[in-house]
Amino acid sequence: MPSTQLTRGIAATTSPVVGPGRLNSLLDRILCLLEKVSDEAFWNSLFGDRVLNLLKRYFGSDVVFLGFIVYLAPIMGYQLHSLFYYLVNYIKERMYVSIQIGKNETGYDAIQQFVATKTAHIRDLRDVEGRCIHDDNDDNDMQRPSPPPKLHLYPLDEIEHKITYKHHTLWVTKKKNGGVGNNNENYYSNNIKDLLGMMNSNPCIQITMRGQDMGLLKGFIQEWIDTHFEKEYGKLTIFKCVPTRYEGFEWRTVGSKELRSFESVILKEGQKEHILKDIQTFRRREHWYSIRGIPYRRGYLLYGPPGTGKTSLVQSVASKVNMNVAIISLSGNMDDENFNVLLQEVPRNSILVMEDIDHCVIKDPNSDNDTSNAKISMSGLLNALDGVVAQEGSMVFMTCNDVNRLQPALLRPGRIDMKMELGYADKTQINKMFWRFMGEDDIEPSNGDDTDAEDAEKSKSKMIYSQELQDLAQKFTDMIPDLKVTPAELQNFFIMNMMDHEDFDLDEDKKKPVDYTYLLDAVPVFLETVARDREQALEHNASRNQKPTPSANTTNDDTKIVNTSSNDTKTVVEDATLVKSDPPKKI
Ligand SMILES: Nc1ncnc2c1ncn2[C@@H]1O[C@H](COP(=O)(O)OP(=O)(O)OP(=O)(O)O)[C@@H](O)[C@H]1O
Repeated sequence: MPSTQLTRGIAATTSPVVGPGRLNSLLDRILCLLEKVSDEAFWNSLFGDRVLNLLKRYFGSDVVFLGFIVYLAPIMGYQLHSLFYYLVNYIKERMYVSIQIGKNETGYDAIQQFVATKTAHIRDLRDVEGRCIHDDNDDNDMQRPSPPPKLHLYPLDEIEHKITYKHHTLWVTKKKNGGVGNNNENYYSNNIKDLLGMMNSNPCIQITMRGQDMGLLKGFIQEWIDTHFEKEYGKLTIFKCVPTRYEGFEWRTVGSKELRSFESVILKEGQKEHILKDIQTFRRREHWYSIRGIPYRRGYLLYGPPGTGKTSLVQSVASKVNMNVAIISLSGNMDDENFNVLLQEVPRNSILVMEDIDHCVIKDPNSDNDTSNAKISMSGLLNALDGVVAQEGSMVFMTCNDVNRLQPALLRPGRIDMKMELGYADKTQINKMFWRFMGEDDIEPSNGDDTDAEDAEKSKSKMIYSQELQDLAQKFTDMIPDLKVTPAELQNFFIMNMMDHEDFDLDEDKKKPVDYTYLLDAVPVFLETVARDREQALEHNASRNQKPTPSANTTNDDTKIVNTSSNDTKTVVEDATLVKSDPPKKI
């Protein structure tokens, strides 16, 4: 009790911090100061006689005084403004910790996705970016209807989002131009540069937390990244370039797939091994390239009819070497500058894929008849690819159906270092495709080591079963003509027929070998369908080639005649264009 009284007593004596007496003395001091300042003797002592006379002469004139206001006031205003921001930042730096993660960092997406999960719960949120995302991966092999996409909310650029994580308040801002690398620039010059398009875009995401514990904030962010990668571990992330809300494009994760096993892609003898060896050698040889001054990048071209496994091969290679896939499309509004920027920002550890480049339309600067609306030029494309701006260590895969439609300049070594044709299935591929669908699990060849009687029996039945199936495989391979159908068509054949006989196949409990001879019965119909599809494709190509086009009428030195591999008709292609402006649709 006495101590309480004592505390109160002290408080009573010290509490009138701004009492009437103090206020009077403060007022008194201010008045004294004003009197002093208005006295000429004060300025005389400060500047001396000569300076004071000069100042009097100049500021005695209203015009000079006005000039002073007009010229010096904005400068002083700006300085005061800068000082204000400097002080605010100074205080902020001492009260907050902040981490910026550049867009090129592998963890960027992880952080963004974590913030997106929190964004939905922010109550006073007014303006966000909505993205429709398919939660289920679109699996090529399972042609099921995919569920509708879900709307996810992502933070907008330059808008601060307040989220709570483990009882800490964090402020997250996606910045179009991060502070990293721009430290010497001030706010105004950055804005002017931005306006003039001179700004090096340096997008990043900034996370700020109250306090001084940088380790804690780092730990939080690491947790988000870990959670994301745990989920994604063992998956293949697919990035695609998509238009942004502002003009331009950006890389965005469009999903992740189960790794595609290398074995699941069936090519001609030695093809897969050849390409894999090349990639592995390239990845080991960074130093080798560096000491020889060769740009450390490698380009591959996969060409062949649709459905021969070009995309599948890229995915399986990426899975094999633990890389992701970044797919860029040259169509639409993509112009030289966007393409250039995107190539510099290819997500780390990703194989860059330019799909169906023979279907891309390229601007022809020399042609007045260019009605294609294409925005990307051949020179822009080549320059961007030339490794000057492309990421070091990058691997570029281009795929196309008809290699003859590509400009030779695109194919020169350094841009394309390895070309590989993936054609119609040969007999070995047909046989392997059969086993891909029929040979799983049950038909592992028995090694005959089973000691247990039951196992021995099982093994025996498996061998018979396997032998029957081997005969079937052989008959099937004999019935399908060499180099006439694509692996995709074969895949479709198995999927469709096996689905038709689903109940039949699920007859496992009856322990009797499933009779797959229905497959052989279906082959003639299958071959007829394929033949009809080819005829339609030929008709389609023929009718397209008959259409008079502006380029078809011009036969100057710059035009060349190429042979389309899909049929034997001759097509005229202008040299200045990568492809004809009326690309064929896939068959
Ligand atoms: N060589 C192959 N081995 C195994 N599966 C294949 C092969 N070729 C195609 N497929 C299957 O066919 C489907 C289409 O294949 P993919 O997309 O890789 O063909 P593509 O050659 O890239 O076609 P496009 O030229 O139309 O892009 C996939 O589901 C894939 O599993």
